[in-house]
Amino acid sequence: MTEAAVTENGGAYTAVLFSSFGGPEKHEDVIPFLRNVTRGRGIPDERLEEVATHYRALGGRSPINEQNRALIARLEAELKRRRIDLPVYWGNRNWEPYVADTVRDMHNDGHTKVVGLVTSAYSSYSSCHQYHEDFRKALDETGLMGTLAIDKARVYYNHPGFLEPVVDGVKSALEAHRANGHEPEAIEILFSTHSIPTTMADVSGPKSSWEKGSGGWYVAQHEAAIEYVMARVREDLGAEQTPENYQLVYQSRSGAPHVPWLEPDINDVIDELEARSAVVVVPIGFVTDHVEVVWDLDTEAKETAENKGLAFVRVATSGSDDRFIGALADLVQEAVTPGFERRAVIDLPGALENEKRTGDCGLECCLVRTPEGTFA
Ligand SMILES: CC1=C(CCC(=O)O)c2cc3nc(cc4[nH]c(cc5[nH]c(cc1n2)c(C)c5CCC(=O)O)c(CCC(=O)O)c4C)C(CCC(=O)O)=C3C
Ligand SMILES: [Fe+2]
Repeated sequence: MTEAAVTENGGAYTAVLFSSFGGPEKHEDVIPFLRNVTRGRGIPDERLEEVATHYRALGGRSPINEQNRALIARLEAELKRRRIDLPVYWGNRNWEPYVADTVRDMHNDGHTKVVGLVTSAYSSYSSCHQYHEDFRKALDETGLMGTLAIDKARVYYNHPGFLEPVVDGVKSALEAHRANGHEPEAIEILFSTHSIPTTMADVSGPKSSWEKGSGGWYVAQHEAAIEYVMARVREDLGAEQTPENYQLVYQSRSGAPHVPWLEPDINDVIDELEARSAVVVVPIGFVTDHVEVVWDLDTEAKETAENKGLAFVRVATSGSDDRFIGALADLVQEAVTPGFERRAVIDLPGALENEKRTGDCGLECCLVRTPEGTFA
């Protein structure tokens, strides 16, 4: 049976739109894909060439699409198990199936109101607002604005189904290092996320919180997530077995060199580590093991660590864990099941109130890109 709520604008949710970044599937797709990603973004050609080599090394194929297909199949099964009978459609920003084509399919199948789920857990233009824009553009392009409503679910960096698998991953990594004789004080835990321009970070989250140089909600959410994970690790392993050395680092910077992006870069941090014998790398900014993880971390950062003689363990992304699928199903239920609890284990001071009220950082969040490709 479909469990559907009547919402303010009258309709019931009858489907889910699962939306992601998209990635190439074969060599010929690589350059067209990169052109899609960087259209109007001021990314230098040399950077594109460099990124193309990462995809080439993987056979011209990003693992992201098959990972998303697997997530969708597991989500559909979990929704069925919960007796939420909503089909899950899939539409990407940068590669087939494109959001606009999927929107047309959903309309042809008779849907008028759907829940939007995205594969980014945090607030920023790239990870949140741009998905709102993708949906809006797709509706404009198909002439379905006003006919089909897509309500994007909230950010979920604070959902236990996203964070608890990270806790377990960090614990297993520490145990692996310990088994090889690395003492806690010789281990550095590096929580890694995607760098973004500092101007983009400063305006992440609702307008009321924007402040130059603050890093915005994007940085604050990561810092809070990391504190939660470390507190949970300490709770489970005890203070003695828990390294005191951990930090937020950034990866995958692009853009022109003179444009400031969030720092420090993970490779610079590894290069400068002293009195450590091992690192644990935690891809806390990502949901699945796509190219930013298997190349930028498992290949590049790993090599940086090995050159320094440091043992390297990379923690799994949460997408492989059933609790993460539970979190996605919870987000669907937050929309379709009246009174469904919004689970969150982090209270971000001054911010969560708004987030709780709107269920998101909101349509006005995480603005805005100027034509020059920088962020105002
Ligand atoms: C915050 C964030 C996430 C995390 C949240 C989320 O997951 O959404 C993310 C994820 C991803 N980024 C990805 C790939 C790329 N990102 C690029 C470029 C950029 N990313 C940015 C930000 C983010 N990116 C930004 C500000 C740019 C500059 C240009 C622009 O403003 O758009 C470029 C262009 C070349 C380059 O310079 O790297 C590529 C190829 C893939 C796919 C991997 C695969 O194929 O398996 C994924 C999941
Ligand atoms: Fe990216």
